[in-house]
Amino acid sequence: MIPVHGRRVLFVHAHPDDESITTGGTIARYSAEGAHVTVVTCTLGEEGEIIPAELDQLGAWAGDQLGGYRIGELREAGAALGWTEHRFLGGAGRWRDSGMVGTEANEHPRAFVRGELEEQTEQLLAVLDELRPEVVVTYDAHGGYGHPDHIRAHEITTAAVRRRSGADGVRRLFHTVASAEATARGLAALRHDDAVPFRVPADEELPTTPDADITTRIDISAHRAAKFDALRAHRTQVTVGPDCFALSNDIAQPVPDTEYFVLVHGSAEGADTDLFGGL
Ligand SMILES: CC(=O)N[C@H]1[C@@H](O[C@@H]2[C@H](O)[C@H](O)[C@@H](O)[C@H](O)[C@H]2O)O[C@H](CO)[C@@H](O)[C@@H]1O
Ligand SMILES: [Zn+2]
Repeated sequence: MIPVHGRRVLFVHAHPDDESITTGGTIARYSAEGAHVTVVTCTLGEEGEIIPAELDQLGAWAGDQLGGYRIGELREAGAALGWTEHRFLGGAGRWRDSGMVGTEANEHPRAFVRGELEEQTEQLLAVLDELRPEVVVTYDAHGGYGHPDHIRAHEITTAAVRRRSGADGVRRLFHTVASAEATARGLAALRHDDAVPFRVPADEELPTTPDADITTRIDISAHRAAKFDALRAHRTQVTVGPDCFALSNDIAQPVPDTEYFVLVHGSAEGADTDLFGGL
């Protein structure tokens, strides 16, 4: 493997668990190849549901300790994926998980979605100026599946990259997406696996991107084990099954050998199978 020392990439995610779910294999791959990999997490995930019954009282409805607990899960996932640096946007606890759209948590005074866009963008710019990534990754404008914190993460990342793009700044911005074809293939295989302990959804239940719109396919086959270890670390949010996982909604999601991205800023030359290709 050609070392990619000196290559710097930054992933911007909303909650502890997103980094592993959507980009865990890519984080593990570039970390193993010697790139400088940073993950920014915007909230502590305080409003999450809790899968293990014995941890239920950590929830926002009871002890409200889930945010602190998920810091530990994130640290364990980082050890599994091998990233170089982690930052919480504005410092740990500055922005609170806003909860699903339309919930009371949206109105919490520290909710991420209630924060000033400019303040949050400047907090991300401070990380960009410190670590100077060539490549940045976040969600699409819908936040992948519409969670308000994911949409806000997209907004601040887009604004920050717009102010720091150029030859010695951020050279590429990608959106992490799910391939419609790979998701359909994965779900078809799960429907034939009696060992899957989750409900296997219809293809259209999972948010995906048409494969014609996907620009970049990162082979993570050598890093699936690390990705599954990271998913297991997020034990309050994720249950791992054979070749799949489920969130607290118990809906099976496949884990393809590839992670998928759409290039939205920067040169496309060489970016088909490598975030840094051609740079
Ligand atoms: C992957 C992700 O973004 N998870 C978020 C999400 O959690 C989901 C939410 O609780 C939903 O109600 C459940 O049905 C689903 O199973 C959960 O994954 O939203 C949480 C609250 O904002 C957030 O903490 C979690 O990280
Ligand atoms: Zn999330």
